[in-house]
Amino acid sequence: MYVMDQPSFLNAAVELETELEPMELLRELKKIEEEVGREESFRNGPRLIDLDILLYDDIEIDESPPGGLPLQIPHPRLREREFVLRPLSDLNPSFASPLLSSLNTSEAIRVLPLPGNRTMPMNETVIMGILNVTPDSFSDGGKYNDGVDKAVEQALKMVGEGAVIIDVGGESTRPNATPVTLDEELKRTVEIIKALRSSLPSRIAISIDTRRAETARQAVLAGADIVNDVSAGRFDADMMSTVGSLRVPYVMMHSRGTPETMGGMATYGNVVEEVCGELAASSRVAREDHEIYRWRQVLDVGIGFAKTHEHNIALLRAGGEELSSRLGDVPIMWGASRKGFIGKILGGDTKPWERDYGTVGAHLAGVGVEGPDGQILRVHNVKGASDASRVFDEVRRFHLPAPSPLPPTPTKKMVDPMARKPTTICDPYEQGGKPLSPSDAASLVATLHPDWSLSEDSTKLVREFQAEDWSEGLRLMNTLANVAGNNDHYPVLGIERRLGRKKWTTVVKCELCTRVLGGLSYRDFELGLYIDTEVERE
Ligand SMILES: C[C@H](O)[C@H](O)[C@H]1CNC2=NC(N)=NC(=O)C2=N1
Repeated sequence: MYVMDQPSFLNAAVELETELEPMELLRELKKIEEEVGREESFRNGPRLIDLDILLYDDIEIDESPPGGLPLQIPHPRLREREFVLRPLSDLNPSFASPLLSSLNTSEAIRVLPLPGNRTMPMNETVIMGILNVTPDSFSDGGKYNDGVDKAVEQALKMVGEGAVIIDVGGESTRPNATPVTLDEELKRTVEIIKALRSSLPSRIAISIDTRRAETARQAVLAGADIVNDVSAGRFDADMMSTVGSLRVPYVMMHSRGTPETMGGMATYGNVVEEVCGELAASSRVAREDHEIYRWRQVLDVGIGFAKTHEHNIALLRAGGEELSSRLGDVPIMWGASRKGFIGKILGGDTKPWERDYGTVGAHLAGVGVEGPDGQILRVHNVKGASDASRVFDEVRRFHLPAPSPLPPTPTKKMVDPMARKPTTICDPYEQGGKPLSPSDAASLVATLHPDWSLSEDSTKLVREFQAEDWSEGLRLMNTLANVAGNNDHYPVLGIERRLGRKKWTTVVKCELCTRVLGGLSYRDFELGLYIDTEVERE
């Protein structure tokens, strides 16, 4: 509801670049309103000034922090307000078409915002390559600890194989690993991160796998973009506030106790429900108390952490689809790489590095054919994960058109377009059993909608119609079929999906011909005209 009885006002839209996060931007806007002299009034009432955030990159936000300002981006009433759409499309016409048509639809792609105004596309499975810089890493025996150069070389190899995140870890969290001091962890990671940042392309994100706030802080200052914390903030009380103020994405992994005690804590009634409940609670604390907003969170169920063999399997079986619906659509990470439960399934005494094919199986089962895009796989073997997920994604993207019930056949007779009725009344035999000559056909086609054309040999009259989607195409085809039926003259109708430059379109094709003549008659042009009239009317 809008107040009509108020003085005229001006509307404008501006596009700006800012370092401010959406919530900060909103606070600044409210401050400006106050400075200009806006006073509290009723909802949508007359006001001196009103500053709203309409869009912010491709980001979608729906936050209402307790006691804070609620913020929804894109602006929820954008599409119903012509006075907003107009200035917005003056600014950039493409705002009003592709962007608006894609709000909340599959065309908008999710991104993970990274420092320095960079974003990571999350529209396909994302591969995070593990770069352990621990001498006791269980799977690579600390091979990459003997020098920054070797670490960079290994990271570059992983990038070449398809990794877009490199996860640097200086502390092993496997049970019974030798504890690492803060100094030692910093010494192992910070120099390497600096070297990685200067050697890797900016589209590649570096993450620091740590439970310590100080390591996270120094790593981010050295060039890390993401903090990956297997304790989800339980190990270091300062971790969440540190990550919140660093404004980097935060991977929160589910676990219980510590790596030493977690084995005895793997007791659940319903593991999926409880793990998601505990993760959702951490996610809420991060969001509400530490300004780690939803768009900077990634959640991980913690395969192998306070979980039995059956628990790991149950979580993978729940898959991305169920987990993300329980976790409020926050991106999901899977970390099953080379873990013990895979060895157990494969039997024998498989060494960790012999579990890579098994890892691929576990991860793809977790991602799930119907799971959301942008799930992250944390892996040792990048090539395997990357190739497999590219193929898997292609299969996931392939959506058969949803079966849609055919619309009921209209009972009404079609409207008679008297005003445009052709003067010749049609009976194919009036033409002496001969089709229309190419030149007659050419002059008649000019009387129809410009989308009609003649086949090369002038024996057919063809028009293609673009439909929004398959079900609209079916409706259109049904309309054409009804017009034809009512006129007792029958075209060849077809419907197909075509891949355009960016997306699939639906095309309905109508081909007219008088078969008894082996070519065109007036009857074809008459039906063409009826079709034009009916389509236009609809
Ligand atoms: C045993 C070793 O600590 C594991 O590889 C850890 C390390 N860091 C991790 N990080 C995340 N996000 N998920 C994991 O499953 C994970 N596993």
